Amino acid sequence: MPDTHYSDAEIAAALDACAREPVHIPGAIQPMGCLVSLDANLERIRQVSANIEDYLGISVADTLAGEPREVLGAELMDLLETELVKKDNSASVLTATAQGEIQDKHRRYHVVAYPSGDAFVVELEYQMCPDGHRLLDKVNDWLVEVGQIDDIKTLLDALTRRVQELTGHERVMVYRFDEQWNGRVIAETRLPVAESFLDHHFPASDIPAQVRRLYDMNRVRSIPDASAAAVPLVPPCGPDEAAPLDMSRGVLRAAAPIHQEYLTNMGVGASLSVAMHEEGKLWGLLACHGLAPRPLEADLRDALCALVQIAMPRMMLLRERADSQLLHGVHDSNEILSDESGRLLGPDGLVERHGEQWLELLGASGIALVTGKESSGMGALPAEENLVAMAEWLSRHQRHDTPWHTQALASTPLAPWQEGDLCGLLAVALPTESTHWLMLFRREQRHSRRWAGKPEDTPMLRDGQLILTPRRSFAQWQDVVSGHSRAWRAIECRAAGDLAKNLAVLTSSHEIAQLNERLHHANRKLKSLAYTDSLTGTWNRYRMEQAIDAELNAAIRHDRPFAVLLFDIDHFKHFNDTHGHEAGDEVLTTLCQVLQNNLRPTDNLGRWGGEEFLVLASDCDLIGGVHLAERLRQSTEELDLGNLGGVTISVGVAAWRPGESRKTLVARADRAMYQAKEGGRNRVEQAPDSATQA
Ligand SMILES: Nc1nc2c(ncn2[C@@H]2O[C@H](COP(=O)(O)OP(=O)(O)OP(=O)(O)O)[C@@H](O)[C@H]2O)c(=O)[nH]1
Repeated sequence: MPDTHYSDAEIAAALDACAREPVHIPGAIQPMGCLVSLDANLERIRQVSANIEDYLGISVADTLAGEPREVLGAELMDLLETELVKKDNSASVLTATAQGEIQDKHRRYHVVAYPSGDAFVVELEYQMCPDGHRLLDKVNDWLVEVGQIDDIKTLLDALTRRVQELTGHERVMVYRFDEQWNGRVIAETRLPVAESFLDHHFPASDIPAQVRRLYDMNRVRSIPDASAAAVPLVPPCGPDEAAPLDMSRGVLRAAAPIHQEYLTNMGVGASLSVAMHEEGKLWGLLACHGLAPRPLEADLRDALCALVQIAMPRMMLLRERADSQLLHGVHDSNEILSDESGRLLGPDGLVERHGEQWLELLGASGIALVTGKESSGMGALPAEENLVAMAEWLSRHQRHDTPWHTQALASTPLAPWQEGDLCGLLAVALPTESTHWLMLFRREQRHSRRWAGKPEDTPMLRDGQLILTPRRSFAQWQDVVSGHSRAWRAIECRAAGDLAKNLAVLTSSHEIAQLNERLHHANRKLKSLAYTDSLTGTWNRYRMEQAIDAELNAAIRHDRPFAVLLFDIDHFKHFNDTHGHEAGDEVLTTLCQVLQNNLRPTDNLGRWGGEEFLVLASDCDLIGGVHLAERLRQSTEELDLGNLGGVTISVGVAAWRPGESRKTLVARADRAMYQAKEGGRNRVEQAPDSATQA
């Protein structure tokens, strides 16, 4: 092997050449049977395989010159006529048995016949003492077993075990394709002599596109002897140099030399693969390896196809079951969430309470709910500013009605904000708000991949051209796949979409509740601003007037007394002048606190204006009012203001008289207070008790 490093372009060209290898028209068959091709009317033999004499006892030349009915027998020709020619179905493949006609009348052949272009192809293999009953029993047993299996892994393990028992191949595997058509062995039964390939990965180039297409047409591919020389067709291109014979649908098609090399290098002497389709798409292969060549009777090959056919619908059913369990999980979680709607949890609270469950359901490493410039999250996540930047990009560039997902963030426009090994992202916009996103992250799939062979060993030169050849070394080789997380399945995208819808409702309710709360708070503040004196915190004059009016109405209704006390700090101008206005403010505040404590809860203190205050005393007559005023006066006098000394107040008291208005009542109190000032200050005066005196 040349120790050369090839450029990407060279390798791409080689891969392309490999992918274009015309595997369906090899112009040769495997020696396990013989082939006869006939013209469109089944009247003439056009081509035969060079080994025809070994099987039919008639030379190539005689076969080509012979009558089809003589060579293949009338019974088979009638069958071909009715089943292939008359039905005119170019996609049909006929499987039948035929009695030997020429060499050995007792010989039975397994026949596969199919139209190919303007020819009909008949492939004959010896039928090797088939034990039909035994095979039917095995298939029936499998049918019963499959019905009892409840998980996919057990099903696939059981399939490989059954097949191994049936065919005796040393290694039987289920080989699963990923989105890029790389393969991985996910189930295996083997004999101890065979090395395990379980969990080995095979690059997509091992089974190129045209080979995969063949599996869509023909589910089974058998190479019972990987080292056997191919048997050419004679003449190579038919009598009139027509296009080479397309053998896609047959079983004898010779293996491409490149494939033979591949098998030999893998230590495989016999290979048998059966395609596994899911909803019409190639899902994987059941692959059997024999370490030595292993003849395989055709009936056994068909039985194997039956086992796979039985397993696949069960697998799909189990998959659907698992999917619906996931949806149920999300549905249950949504039910719990709707119970939360009464609690009005915000994004933080929701993620904190339920994040762990969502991570588990959706197989994610981290979950974030990005709401504009903020995010709430749990698990492994990029920094908040990166989450926000990703959400902004998504909001601007992505549709909001379908989930956006990637396995490899580094290869997307979101790469600048990717962090660490978080390379898988599934993002769903919340339907209520285009800047709100539910984001689920997955870590890199860091389990080391075991490739069956070193990729660098693959390319080599042939005739000066770079070609892809099979692995030379199949020693286990570790390759850490970088930058990819596990893929997001469609069902997971759907489940995340369901979750996002529910979260949208909850976060909106929360936002509305928050707005209401703020509005309520603002209203309260406005109200208190409208009613309170900003310096002392007592009610302002407007609020006091309202309170007096209310009290006045109650007094009329219930015929009960009330009084107002109007007081004013003595010589406050002098105090301000001496100690400064700020000290004056402090005194006003302190005094209000002290006096407030001297009042009953039903009494109210408010600032009437300047350094004038008013106390509204409920259910209180003149005598009670005077007592209260005296108490307030005394408390003021006793108030120790430290360096500032002390202050006194003069109080005027007036008790409401039936029929009296608020204005008159306060005016009387004001006059009483004036009298207190006149009378020497630091004293209480009561208003004269009659309107005339007022
Ligand atoms: N620091 C402070 N002073 C105030 C406030 N409101 C009114 N004053 C002052 O209170 C003083 C009231 O002065 P005057 O009406 O002359 O009465 P006085 O000096 O208290 O004298 P008498 O009431 O006659 O005892 C003025 O100097 C006002 O500036 C206030 O909110 N803070």
